[in-house]
Amino acid sequence: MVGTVLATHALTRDFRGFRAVDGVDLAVAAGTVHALVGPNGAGKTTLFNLLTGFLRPTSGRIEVGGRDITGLPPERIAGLGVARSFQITSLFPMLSAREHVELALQGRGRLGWRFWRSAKLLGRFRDRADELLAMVGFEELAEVPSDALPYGRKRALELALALALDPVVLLLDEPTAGMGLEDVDRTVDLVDRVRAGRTVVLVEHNMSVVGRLADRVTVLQGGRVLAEGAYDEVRADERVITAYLGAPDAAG
Ligand SMILES: Nc1ncnc2c1ncn2[C@@H]1O[C@H](COP(=O)(O)OP(=O)(O)OP(=O)(O)O)[C@@H](O)[C@H]1O
Repeated sequence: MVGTVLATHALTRDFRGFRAVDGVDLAVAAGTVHALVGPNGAGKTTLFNLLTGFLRPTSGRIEVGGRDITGLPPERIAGLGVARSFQITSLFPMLSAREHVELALQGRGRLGWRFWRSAKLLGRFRDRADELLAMVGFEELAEVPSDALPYGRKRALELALALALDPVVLLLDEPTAGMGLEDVDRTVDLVDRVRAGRTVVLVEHNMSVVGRLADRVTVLQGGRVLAEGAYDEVRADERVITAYLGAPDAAG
């Protein structure tokens, strides 16, 4: 049986009396792609922010590899091998894709970010940076300033930056949001490639992407787990259909 790498127990988060995440029990099995889906406002982003330490839970617990990480700050949680993809807004417009990855590799080392201008030091990370860039299909684009990259490629660069941390658990927040069909297909292939040897937790609205990637799907509604199972199971679940489309009576 596969072990659980990431788990939550009765995880709850209130915003001034409003319960955005309500007693969520989640068990993510090692080596799987686990999707979190649900209608707008279901609590997916809040749950993500709890898992990465960007928000503190009101109550409940979070465990990584059996260790209680509840209340740890984001950098400690990242240090334990849980990384989320960066947001485009955090890219430096004038730096190339390669420089971004070199910085990310350096940032996880003991030197910290202080020496980031030292070309010699960054050169130490060149080979690994090029490996990571090749993984996300950036061979031709390594020197291009991030500002000049098309949207889909910026998202791929974010993924390379998360991979630079060599995470055990990779959290992807709507990796295909705003993409055209071609970039969606590329992203699905990419996630399929980078999942090797790790666990992926994915928030995704595009159900075809979920169907192609996810081993297991947790459906949230109103901050609670509404259903969980394989994609085909949850897709056929009456409660899930109702949550997405409204009550059958209302539709017909
Ligand atoms: N900082 C906050 N303060 C107050 N309410 C919040 C805050 N963050 C989220 N909420 C509320 O919590 C609920 C869950 O929001 P959340 O963003 O987690 O949902 P979601 O499933 O990610 O939605 P979407 O698919 O639209 O991104 C929503 O009703 C939202 O308005």
